[in-house]
Amino acid sequence: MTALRTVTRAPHPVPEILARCQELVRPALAEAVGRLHPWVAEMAGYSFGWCEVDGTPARTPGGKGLRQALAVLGAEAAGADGHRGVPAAVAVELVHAFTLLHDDIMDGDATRRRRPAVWKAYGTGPAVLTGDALFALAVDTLATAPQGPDTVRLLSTALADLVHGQADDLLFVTRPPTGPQRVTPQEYLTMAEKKTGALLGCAVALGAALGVAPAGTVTALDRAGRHLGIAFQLVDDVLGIWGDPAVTGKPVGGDLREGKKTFPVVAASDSPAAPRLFALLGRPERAGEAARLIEEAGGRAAALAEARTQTAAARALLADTPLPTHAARDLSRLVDFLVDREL
Ligand SMILES: CC(C)=CCC/C(C)=C/CC/C(C)=C/COP(=O)(O)OP(=O)(O)O
Repeated sequence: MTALRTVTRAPHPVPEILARCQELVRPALAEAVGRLHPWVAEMAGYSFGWCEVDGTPARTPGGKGLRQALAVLGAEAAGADGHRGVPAAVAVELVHAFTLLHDDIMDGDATRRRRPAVWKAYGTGPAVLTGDALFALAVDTLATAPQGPDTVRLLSTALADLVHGQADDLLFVTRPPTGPQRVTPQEYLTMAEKKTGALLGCAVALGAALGVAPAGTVTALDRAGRHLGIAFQLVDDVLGIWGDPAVTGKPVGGDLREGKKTFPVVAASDSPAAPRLFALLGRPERAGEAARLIEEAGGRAAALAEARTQTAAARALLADTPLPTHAARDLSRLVDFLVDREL
C-alpha cells in the first residue's frame, strides 16, 4: 500500500500501546475462554491464534487487538486506571471474534489471518457454536462487571447495529451497480458505521463507563469511535482490493470476487468506466483488471479521502472532550495508526 503513505509522520509508539493493553487483557480473556466447554474453548483458542491445529501453526495472537486497546484507553480517558477497562476489553474482543467466525461463514471466506478460517478447520456447525459461545461469554463478562446494566445497554445497542450493518452489507451485493437503485456513498457510510463503527465506539465508551466517566464523555467517545470505525472499514476496503495478501492475511480480491459494494466500487459507480467495471465484478480471474478500473475511476482516492474526513471528525470529538492528556494522546495515535495501517 503506497497511497496511504502520502503523509509522512514520525514513527509513533502504537505497537507499544497495543502490546501494553494486550498484556493487561490477555489473562482475563484466557480465563474467560477457559470457562467454556473444552471443545469449544479449543476452537475459540484457535480463532484467537493461541494454538496449533492439524499442523497449522499458531500465529501472532489475537489480531491487532484494537478493540481491547480502545476499551483500556477509554477507562484511562475517564481518569481511571486501565485495569478498570479490562471487562469491557474482554467483552468487545469476544464479540469481535464471534462476528468474524460468523462473517467468514456468511461470506464463504476460507482464510482468516493467514490460516484456515474456523469453519474450514473444524466445520460449519462447530464454528457457529463457537461464535455463539463467545457471544454469550461477552454478555456474561459485562453483566458481572461493575456498572452492569448501563454497560450491557451500551453493548446491546452496538450488537443491534452490527446485525443491521451486516444485513445491509449482504443485501448491497444484490443491488444493481448503476441506476437509481444503486448503493449510494451515504448508504455505504451508514452501513459501515453500524457494521464496524458500532463496536469500536462501544469499546471506548464501555471502557469509559467502567472508569465512571460522565455521560457526556461516554457519548462523545462512542461517536469518535464510530467515526474511527468508518475510517477503519474504508481502509479495510482499500486493503481488500490493493493490499498485499501476505501482509493482510486475506485472499487477494476477495471482496471483488464476492461482488461486495465496497466504498471504492460505490464511488466508481458514476464513472464512464462503470459498465465495464461491473461486468468484471464477481469474476475472480478478472479481479486485477477490475482493481485497475476502480483506481482509474477514482474509487481508491475517494475511499482514502473519506477515511481522512472520518478520522478528522474523530479527532475533533476527542479535542472537544476534556480528557487526561496521556489518554487523549494515545487515542489520537491510535486514530492515525488505523488509517495508515497496511493490515
Ligand atoms: C448478534 C450479532 C452481533 C451478530 C453479528 C452479525 C455479524 C456476523 C456481523 C459481522 C460484522 C463484521 C465487522 C464483519 C466483517 O466485515 P468484512 O466482511 O468487511 O471484514 P473482512 O474483510 O475481515 O471479512
